[in-house]
Amino acid sequence: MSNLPTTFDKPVHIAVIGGTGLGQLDGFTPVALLHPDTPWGKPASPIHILSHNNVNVAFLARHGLHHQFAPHEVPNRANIAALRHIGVRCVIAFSAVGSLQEEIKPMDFVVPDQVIDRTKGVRPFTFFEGGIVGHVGFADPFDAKLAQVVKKCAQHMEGDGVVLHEKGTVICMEGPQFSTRAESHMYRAWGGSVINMSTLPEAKLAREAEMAYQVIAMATDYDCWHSSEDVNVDMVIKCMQANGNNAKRLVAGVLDQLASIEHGDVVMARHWEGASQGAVKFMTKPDGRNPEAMKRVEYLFPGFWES
Ligand SMILES: CSC[C@H]1O[C@H](OP(=O)(O)O)[C@H](O)[C@@H]1O
Ligand SMILES: Nc1ncnc2[nH]cnc12
Repeated sequence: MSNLPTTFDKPVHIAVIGGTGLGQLDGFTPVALLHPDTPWGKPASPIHILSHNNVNVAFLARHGLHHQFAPHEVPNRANIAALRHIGVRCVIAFSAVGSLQEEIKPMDFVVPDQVIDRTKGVRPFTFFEGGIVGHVGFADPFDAKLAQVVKKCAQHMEGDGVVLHEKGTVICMEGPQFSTRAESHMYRAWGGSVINMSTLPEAKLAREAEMAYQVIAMATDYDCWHSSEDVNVDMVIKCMQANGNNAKRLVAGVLDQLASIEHGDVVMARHWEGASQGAVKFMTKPDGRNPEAMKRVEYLFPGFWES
């Protein structure tokens, strides 16, 4: 049981989403533990508010505190909505990935700039439905400005020969089973760099919520295209023990960077402000709008229907 306060009266603008093997973010000062409820249900875990050099950061465990949500069961809408509601505009999302390229070695990190959707449509993937329609741009699924900040922090990572790759394409597959060998080879032919099961719809929802969102992919294995051992969970977990340390070091560096005035607009995702709201407001005519759906949107964007 934690003795932390369950409320926090200041907005928190930066969040870290932790995935497999990164269920908590050690080394930062715990400040509060929030238990939000959203129109899309409860997030996968309580939200830990942590502090680092006077910067507050919200931490959420994507698969739950005990890793109880399979990739297709992660309550992505509740996760993103809960973060948005407490003020988050800037998200660094960690993910354990298989490598599809020889030069991306287990324990290397990648800051991807593209994603290919291989989920199967079984995961809820939009906030805008049920009587409200919106179409947001997703040509560049991650945030180039935030990626720039992350790349500047490569020197914070330690380990012999560990590399932070500056771009790449994530293949987001459905899972929870790993790929077949034929699929793995096909993804390589498509130009995939790394593979995981969780970047979508998380990144799409973050875009709808007008957040700056960047995934940091942490390689744990060579999937099954490579002549080394085929991926299994043991491999991923063992590698994540080493990757966790570098994840924490990278977060500390990124937070220090983001704290500077220079990056204030990135933290507040000023460049995404209004993008979704414009996309939603003019699509569904007032007579077709469902009041329940309108209320849900209001949770993300307070005052949305007033202007
Ligand atoms: C246990 S390996 C497969 C699992 O690991 C990754 O999780 P996350 O992205 O949350 O770090 C991958 O996406 C799968 O969910
Ligand atoms: N090979 C792999 N395929 C899908 N998700 C992964 N997460 C870590 N390794 C993976």
